Amino acid sequence: MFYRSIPCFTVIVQKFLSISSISSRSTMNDVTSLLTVLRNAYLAGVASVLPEALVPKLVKRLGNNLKVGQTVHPLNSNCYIIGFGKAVINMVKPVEDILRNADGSSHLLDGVISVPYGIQNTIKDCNLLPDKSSKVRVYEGAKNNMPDEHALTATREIITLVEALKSSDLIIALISGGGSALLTLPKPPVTLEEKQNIIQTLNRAGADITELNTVRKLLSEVKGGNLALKTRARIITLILSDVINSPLGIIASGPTVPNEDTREDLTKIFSKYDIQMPPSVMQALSDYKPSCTDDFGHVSNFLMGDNNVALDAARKSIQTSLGEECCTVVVSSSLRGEASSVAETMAMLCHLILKGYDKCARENLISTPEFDEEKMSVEKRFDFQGISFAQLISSLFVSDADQLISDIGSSIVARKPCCLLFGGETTVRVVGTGIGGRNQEMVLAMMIHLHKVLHDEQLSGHVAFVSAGTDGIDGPTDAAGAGTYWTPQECSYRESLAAGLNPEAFLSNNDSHNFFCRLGGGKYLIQPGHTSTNVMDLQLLYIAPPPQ
Ligand SMILES: Nc1ncnc2c1ncn2[C@@H]1O[C@H](COP(=O)(O)OP(=O)(O)OP(=O)(O)O)[C@@H](O)[C@H]1O
Ligand SMILES: O=C(O)[C@H](O)CO
Repeated sequence: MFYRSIPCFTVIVQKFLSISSISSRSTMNDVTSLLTVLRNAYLAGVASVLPEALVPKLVKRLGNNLKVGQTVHPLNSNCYIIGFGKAVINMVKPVEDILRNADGSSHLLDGVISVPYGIQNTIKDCNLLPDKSSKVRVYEGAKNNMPDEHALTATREIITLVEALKSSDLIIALISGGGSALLTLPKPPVTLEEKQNIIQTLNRAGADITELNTVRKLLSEVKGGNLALKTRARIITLILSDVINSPLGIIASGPTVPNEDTREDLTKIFSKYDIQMPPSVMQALSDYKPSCTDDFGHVSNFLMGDNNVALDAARKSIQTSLGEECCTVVVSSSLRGEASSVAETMAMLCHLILKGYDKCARENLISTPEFDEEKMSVEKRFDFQGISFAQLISSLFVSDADQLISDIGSSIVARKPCCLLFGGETTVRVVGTGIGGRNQEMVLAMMIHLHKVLHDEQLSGHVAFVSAGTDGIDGPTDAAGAGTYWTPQECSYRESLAAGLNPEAFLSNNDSHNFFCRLGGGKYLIQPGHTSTNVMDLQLLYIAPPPQ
């Protein structure tokens, strides 16, 4: 995918947040307001991980020193910036601002960044690009997230820069997802084309990012710590994570992180996916030794932001909109699996919770001093076609299942709404010819499953759901994701049928984007444009009992 010119995120978010703030909590059962609350929470989550917000939090100027985390580095006209990734272009300006002195001079001497093709055009109206007078040279490349000659040129420039530096120099390395394609130098005799083919074949065969980047690291002159070993200068990295649990060695294939992977690790991956190892790969590996045996004392790696930061901001935004009455909890930041199966599990969870509200109302269970006992009995009786509440919760990659079960159980007995927040990255095995992305696919599947599991049950209540990518772009579409809702009276599924759309047919053709473009004139789509950040996806699920 390449970058198209659509208004940038900062402009949209300001406009959107100002027009759609909710004035009264009493309107919360109105599905449009609920979807707005969730959409605003997504935007608040994204705003919290914008590089321009994160850099000044971690990097501070103390007189003639630079404080990064707990480390302090003397400034003496000795600074250089390098960077690679989808979200690094707007890290440059805040770093340059910090390195500038009151008299306009700067400690920054030179810089090179490798960023996606077309990104400068995309964010040109946002005042986030490096200034015209910037010392940082910007190289665009890796169209469609594939390493290419442009990325190779940028990588060579970065190497030339860092190799020439002295131990008293300071490199600030800006790193984010997409860095693997943008910082590329295959280990000879492996060619760029061969490496592209290997990665594409593994990708299509279903290899995950850890497996892909293990292979990338072993076949690279710069990944897996090798870039850091090319310089004597001190290196500070500012890393934005787009990988579940943020393993620093995997994000952008860890060019500054000691690598422990062995030749056997690579061989196992090739045989797992039944891929023949080309002779050039065997030759490239003949003298391989993991970089972890080398000295990385000159490197300090800092994780600047990740999915948890965005989830926390989204949670605060929901709490502000819905108040303490709603049980707003982060369930997981490591959601993964096939998008439509995850949606099915979430729909089952909605069923269980709505059924719980119903039971509590009919059996007149209320919050009392004996509440815990009551709650436990409610929890024990919860199951969906033989799958218990606890099993369902555990299958959603929950961080603290016991606490969550207790929180949701308490809310059910007290007939309070729940808002469950998830983050991570699901997958889609594309078999159809349609257009979509993992978030829109998940929302479409959720709409279908909600209808399936809640239909005919005479359950009452409200469900609203949003799933969207923090980079603003879901698959090869111009939307970040979408929203859907269910009430016994009306739901997006019925709205689709009334509009002559067949949700199941769109889903089986992986055509979620076209579906949401047509439903309600696209009003359920979330389209912030490229956000210039990326900490994977956010899913926000609101479930409420009917008003008493
Ligand atoms: N028609 C489709 N329907 C659903 N999902 C699709 C479709 N086409 C592509 N995808 C999914 O979109 C993914 C690529 O989208 P995207 O560029 O958003 O993800 P990415 O490469 O992981 O980048 P990032 O991590 O920056 O979001 C593919 O891996 C595939 O799973
Ligand atoms: O660049 C990469 O390797 C992926 O985006 C993971 O960080």
